[in-house]
Amino acid sequence: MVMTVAYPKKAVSLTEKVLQRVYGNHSTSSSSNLGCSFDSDDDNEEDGESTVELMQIGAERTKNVLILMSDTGGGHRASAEAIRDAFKIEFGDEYRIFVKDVCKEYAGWPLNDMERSYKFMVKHVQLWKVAFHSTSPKWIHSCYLAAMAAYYAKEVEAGLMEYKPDIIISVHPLMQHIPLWVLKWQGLQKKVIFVTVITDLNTCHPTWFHPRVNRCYCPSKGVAKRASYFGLEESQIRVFGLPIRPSFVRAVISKDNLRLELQMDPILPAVLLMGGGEGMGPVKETAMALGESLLDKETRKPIGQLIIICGRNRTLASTLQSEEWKIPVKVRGFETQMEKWMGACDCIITKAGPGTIAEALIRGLPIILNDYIPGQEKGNVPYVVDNGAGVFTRSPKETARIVTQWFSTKTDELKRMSENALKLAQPEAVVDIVKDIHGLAAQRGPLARVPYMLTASFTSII
Ligand SMILES: CCCCCCCC/C=C\CCCCCCCC(=O)OC[C@H](CO)OC(=O)CCCCCCCCCCCCCCC
Ligand SMILES: O=c1ccn([C@@H]2O[C@H](COP(=O)(O)OP(=O)(O)O[C@H]3O[C@H](CO)[C@H](O)[C@H](O)[C@H]3O)[C@@H](O)[C@H]2O)c(=O)[nH]1
Repeated sequence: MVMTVAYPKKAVSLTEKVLQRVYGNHSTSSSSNLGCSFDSDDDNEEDGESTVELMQIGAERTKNVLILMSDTGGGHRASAEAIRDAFKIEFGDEYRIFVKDVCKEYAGWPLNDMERSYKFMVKHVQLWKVAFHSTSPKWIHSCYLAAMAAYYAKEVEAGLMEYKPDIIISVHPLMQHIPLWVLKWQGLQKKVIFVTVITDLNTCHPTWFHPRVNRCYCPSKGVAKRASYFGLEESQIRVFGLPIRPSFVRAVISKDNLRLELQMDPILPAVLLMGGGEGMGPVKETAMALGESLLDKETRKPIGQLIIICGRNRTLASTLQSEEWKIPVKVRGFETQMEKWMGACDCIITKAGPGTIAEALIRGLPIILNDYIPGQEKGNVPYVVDNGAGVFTRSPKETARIVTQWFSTKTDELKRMSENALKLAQPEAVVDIVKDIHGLAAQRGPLARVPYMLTASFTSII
């Protein structure tokens, strides 16, 4: 059996120091990490720590926070990094954050290959539709996930153990069940705080909702309603908004300066065209249509400029780069400073990705949604359109016509939609979420090093 020793905050007796030595480093092993390190894979954190450790005894130790995500699209990583950055800004060295895809790193097929499977399925969109909807009934997804757990729970357990988390935050729909089973299996449900941060705005999959979480952060009232419907108590649900990188909120630079920095035309109105982290949707067709419509037919002068962000879609980027444009166009690959590009533009065209939508709302950009992934993104369309922050059309020609009008005869409509976008924006969501998690951690009192150990078979929990 592994024992843990909880140390008081201030003075610590010699006896306690001895106890600590005898029972290992469960309560202070992160004490060697005075600084807040991110994504650290440092295997030697327990080495050579004695001096620092003695200095640190008595101080409340750094808490480990493990954020579970997967790169199925770009949205989950963006939210995970937003939470990580907000922890750093709000609480400095109090928390040490790990953003990890434990399934990819520790489990086997198909859990370690979800990125590729997701890309394949959303390319063959009917396949994704079937997969999404047919796995919605609880008995079906529970069976699937239990089967996965039967194969891989030990590996996932090892993955979780490596980071010795005091707090686990899941930002992915498939990362509730197996980690929570592992915690149950380890008898750690009461010791480790487990929260879910939902990163879909409306029609999210039922696997997001697990009744045994300490908190379920919902980005909208609609999602909170679903959470109640799927059995979560009021006390578990909080509605703060979708977590967006703090850089979107802090130090807002003026549009003029951004355009100068990004080498854009300083005067012409600008439209940003993108398709999520993977550059999905009718980006090319829309770009071609805009290339024509943003050129004044009489004067042959441009009435707008176009920024195209292709994300990780390299083929798309190189195809568009080789085009000859009659208006100012910038074609970019994966950008790390989306807040700047959005801040420099006047409206956005995108598929209905929740991260992109929430970011655009914060920047007050009217949105043209030109596509959505069935299932989780379907509900994002009414979320934007019904709130007057944008329009939906799948037609590239219609999209180009709307933008051209916004930049010429319908500037008042553009302005009104921009105001509605700002009303819908929730820039403080990520700060509210980390503060609430901090509150949960404080309720637990000083957290003792959680006694992780490899346990018996999975069959004991199902
Ligand atoms: C009887 C019915 C048979 C139907 C056959 C269905 C085939 C199942 C295959 C894949 C499962 C798809 C999971 C859909 C739910 C995802 C929720 C969501 O919002 O995702 C958005 C996110 C994107 O942000 O998408 C994903 O997470 C992609 C998941 C890809 C899954 C790849 C295959 C891994 C197999 C894991 C088995 C676990 C099964 C779980 C069942 C729910
Ligand atoms: O060059 C780029 C392109 C995109 N992004 C960022 O990538 C994120 C994209 O996220 P979205 O939610 O808009 O869309 P994804 O398709 O990439 O996200 C995936 O995860 C989402 C959950 O967060 C949804 O489930 C969505 O359906 C799924 O495809 C945004 O933060 C966007 O700013 C970049 O940082 N650089």
